[in-house]
Amino acid sequence: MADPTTPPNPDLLALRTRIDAVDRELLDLINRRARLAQDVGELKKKEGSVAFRPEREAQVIDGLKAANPGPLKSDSVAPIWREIMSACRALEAPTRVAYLGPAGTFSELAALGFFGSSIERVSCASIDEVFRATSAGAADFGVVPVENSTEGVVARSLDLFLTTPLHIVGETSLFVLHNLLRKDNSLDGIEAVCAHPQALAQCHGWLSNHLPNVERRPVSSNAEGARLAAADPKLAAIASDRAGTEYGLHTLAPAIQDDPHNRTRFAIVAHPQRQPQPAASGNDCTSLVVSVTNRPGAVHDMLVPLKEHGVSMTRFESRPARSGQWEYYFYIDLQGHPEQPQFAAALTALRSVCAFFKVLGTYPVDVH
Ligand SMILES: O=C(O)C(=O)C[C@]1(C(=O)O)C=C[C@@H](O)C=C1
Repeated sequence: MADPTTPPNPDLLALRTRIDAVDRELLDLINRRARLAQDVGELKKKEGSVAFRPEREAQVIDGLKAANPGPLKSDSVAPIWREIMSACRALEAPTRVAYLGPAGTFSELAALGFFGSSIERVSCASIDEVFRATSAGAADFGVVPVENSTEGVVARSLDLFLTTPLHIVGETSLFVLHNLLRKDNSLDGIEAVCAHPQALAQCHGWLSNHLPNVERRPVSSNAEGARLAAADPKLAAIASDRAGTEYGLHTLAPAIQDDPHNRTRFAIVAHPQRQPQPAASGNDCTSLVVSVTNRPGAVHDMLVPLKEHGVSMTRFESRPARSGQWEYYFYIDLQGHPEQPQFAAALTALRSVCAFFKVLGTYPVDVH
């Protein structure tokens, strides 16, 4: 390590002086951008339209990634401009975002990743409350987990898509790293490991190998588990780095999830009367729930219109309809936007062969 008493290298000082000058230029440019966003905000107020335009934000990021000459890494472009657009959007209108709290949950990280940090956070105690807060207008948007690459669907979110008026206006996904956290820096004497049931399931292998006789206690969120572990040294939690820092816990074992590529996908929901369906961005996804009558060939018939109109399906998930008749709801993601004539024709044809048909939303595909 360099001796801190050595005078700084003059070359380093010169480079830093140049970085300072560039930062001043950047600040001027970002403020110029912010003033333009304010003008856009005024225009939108006059025409009574909404501030948040997910399709425009996706296009801005896609365009900049394509134009990036480097050496800035392409992966760095999206997070930087998400923050810039978040700050600009905040000058147009506040963005209130509900998610499964408390502070430090992956849902909060997903909300910050998607909307940037210039938002008002509405922390909720359950997925149901996220839907309720967003339906009632206490939040403009809700962020809810929909599927995990290890554990599959988040059933509660899928069920609530069916029964609430909210629609999907965006998606985002996160790598989910689970750590074993505790107040004491030791694995000895742990009475229970507290975490959300999904996290307990995602760490099943590690827990069976290292803490085979310890109770696995399901709680409402991983951050709630971390909060409990901070209050009781006999408890451990499974949660994010962020939750560990938030609650002052030691990381006894990092990344204990069974799948090193564990990812969770989140949907961004909003009330259609307050946030309309995003316009086409050029790379869009449309999510549907449908059911067909229980007869031979019914699922095949459902897929025919998609093939005929050249529409790709990226997800096909079934959930029991709870009718007691072995009937199912199918959750389908299609590539495309109803503004595209071929896509609209496929939707019309699909609707005609379904007993139940609901468009959950159309939104730009997640850009990283
Ligand atoms: O283009 C717009 O409609 C804007 O409001 C500007 C802007 C931006 O900062 O680029 C901000 C918010 C919107 O969600 C999209 C883009």
